[in-house]
Amino acid sequence: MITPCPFDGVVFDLDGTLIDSVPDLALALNAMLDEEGLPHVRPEQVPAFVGQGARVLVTKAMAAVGRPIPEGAAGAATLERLHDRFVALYEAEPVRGTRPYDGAVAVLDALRAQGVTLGVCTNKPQGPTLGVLEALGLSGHFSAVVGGGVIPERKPDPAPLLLTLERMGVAPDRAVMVGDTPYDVGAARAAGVPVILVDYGYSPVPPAEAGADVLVSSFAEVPAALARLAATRAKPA
Ligand SMILES: O=C(O)COP(=O)(O)O
Ligand SMILES: [Mg+2]
Repeated sequence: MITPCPFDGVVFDLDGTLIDSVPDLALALNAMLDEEGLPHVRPEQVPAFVGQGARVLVTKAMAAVGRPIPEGAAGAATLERLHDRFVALYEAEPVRGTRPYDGAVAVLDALRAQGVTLGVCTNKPQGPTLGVLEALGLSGHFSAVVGGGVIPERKPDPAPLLLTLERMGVAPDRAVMVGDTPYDVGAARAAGVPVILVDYGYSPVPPAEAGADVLVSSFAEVPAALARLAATRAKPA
């Protein structure tokens, strides 16, 4: 039995929060770099590339191997070509090493059993997002999945989070966001949604300094964090 959830809906970030996707992101990046005749990135470099979507991921990887993509029109076509190739390679084999973090599936099961509506809001492109969730047997847990490219905006813009909530049928003031980076915190703040951050993900800043309402060290702590958040918010100012 887990702590009852006092919210109607919970929206999860994907990479670095629900799943450790770096092994497959690194494989696909390196397959793309092979095609370009370029050296590989090391898997331990990849977390710093993740969180702002596939174009930023590819841009940072190219810079890391000493081939920065030029800014502006000169680099735009190269970026689109490399992005499309990376996404195709990733989508073809997205779960060779990718796994949900410890405790994640049990918590999703328990929240659903309580009648809480769950969603995913990620900057990962929608195609591989749906593929990863399906391959890991997680698709059925979520009432809405909004990935990169569904709308032009991406986190930290609030628009994809608000769209996720709209598709879940949950009002922002009845929801919580769970993420791993300042991009998740930014989206949640701008949408008026409280935010829990996990400290084991891919944040480019120390998670404790990312401005979350509650910080947790494992997915199993999320139910207690939801209860703590509700208690704090219920207190009169
Ligand atoms: O940057 C990405 O591709 C995905 O990142 P997110 O799931 O943490 O939003
Ligand atoms: Mg993330």
